[in-house]
Amino acid sequence: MQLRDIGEDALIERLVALVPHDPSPWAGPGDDCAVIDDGHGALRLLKTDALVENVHFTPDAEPHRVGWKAVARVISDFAAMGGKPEHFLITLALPPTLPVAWVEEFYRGIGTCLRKFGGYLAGGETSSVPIGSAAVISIAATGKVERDEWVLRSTARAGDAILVTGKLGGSLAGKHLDFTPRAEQAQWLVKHFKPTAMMDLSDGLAKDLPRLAKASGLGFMLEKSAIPITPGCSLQQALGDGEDFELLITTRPESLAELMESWARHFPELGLTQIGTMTSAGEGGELSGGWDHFKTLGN
Ligand SMILES: Nc1ncnc2c1ncn2[C@@H]1O[C@H](COP(=O)(O)OP(=O)(O)OP(=O)(O)O)[C@@H](O)[C@H]1O
Ligand SMILES: Cc1ncc(C[n+]2csc(CCOP(=O)(O)O)c2C)c(N)n1
Ligand SMILES: [Mg+2]
Repeated sequence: MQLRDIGEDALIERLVALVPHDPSPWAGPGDDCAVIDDGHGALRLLKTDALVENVHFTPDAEPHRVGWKAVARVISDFAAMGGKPEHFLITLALPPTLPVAWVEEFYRGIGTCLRKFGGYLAGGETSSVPIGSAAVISIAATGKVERDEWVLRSTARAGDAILVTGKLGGSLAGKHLDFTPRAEQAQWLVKHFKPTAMMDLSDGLAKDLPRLAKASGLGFMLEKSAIPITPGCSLQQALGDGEDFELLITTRPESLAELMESWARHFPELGLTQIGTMTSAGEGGELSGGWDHFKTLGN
């Protein structure tokens, strides 16, 4: 049996069963970040994320944008938990032939993103891959979330409205390199209309909505005609392209009208759209597709 026979999620399920985890369920694998309660002040968030040449960016991508993307992906995950970034560790495994200027420009991109969204470089590790091999970049970071503001993906409730920010699809045309993580919007949400569940959309709605539903022990009814689609893209692309880095949110229906009205006043330039409703497990529809590292790209 090969990795491509079972795919990414099934592999992770098998792997996490092999090692001990913290008895606190949200401190273990499963959500956008692990949430650690060290007993005082805000809760700590942990995240690690990889960028691989020819998987997440092509060799001709501008290094400044690749650096932005590397950090913005992690900030998007902190935002999805209701949190903010703190300290970053950056691991590089690079071929000896890579121009120094590429790596410096990559770090300038990291700096631009950290200056905009907060967070500090705390260290890293530098290693190599053989000449001709793809560059691998790994970013680990800590963040924090206030005790009354954290949001999991596993706490949606049947009857909740399903909402999405922005428009979906077509990320490969450029957005995947310079997207804006929805940090400001997530902070506003957790302070004013705390979602029942939230995650960021990295692998496509078709992959990530079923993940949120499964984590919450629920089903979902998706209204495909309501999905906000990037101009020029198809519904298929909106569902499956991935790397939208928008927020997928569930909220109680009672507060929906007030939320929508208030959102439109605070974020007139960014859409917030209801795309469906959470249902009980076994009810609702199904979705397949989206990104799987071992199944997409004809691997
Ligand atoms: N190799 C691994 N070992 C242990 N846990 C893992 C491993 N890979 C992923 N996980 C955990 O599985 C869950 C899903 O991982 P994934 O990388 O898909 O996170 P995500 O937030 O859904 O996606 P993204 O990081 O692209 O936003 C996370 O909680 C993550 O910590
Ligand atoms: C060269 C190139 N080919 C394909 C893509 C698209 N892509 C790569 S990874 C991914 C899902 C999220 O990854 P992860 O699960 O690691 O967060 C997507 C949609 C790209 N950006 N660059
Ligand atoms: Mg995520």
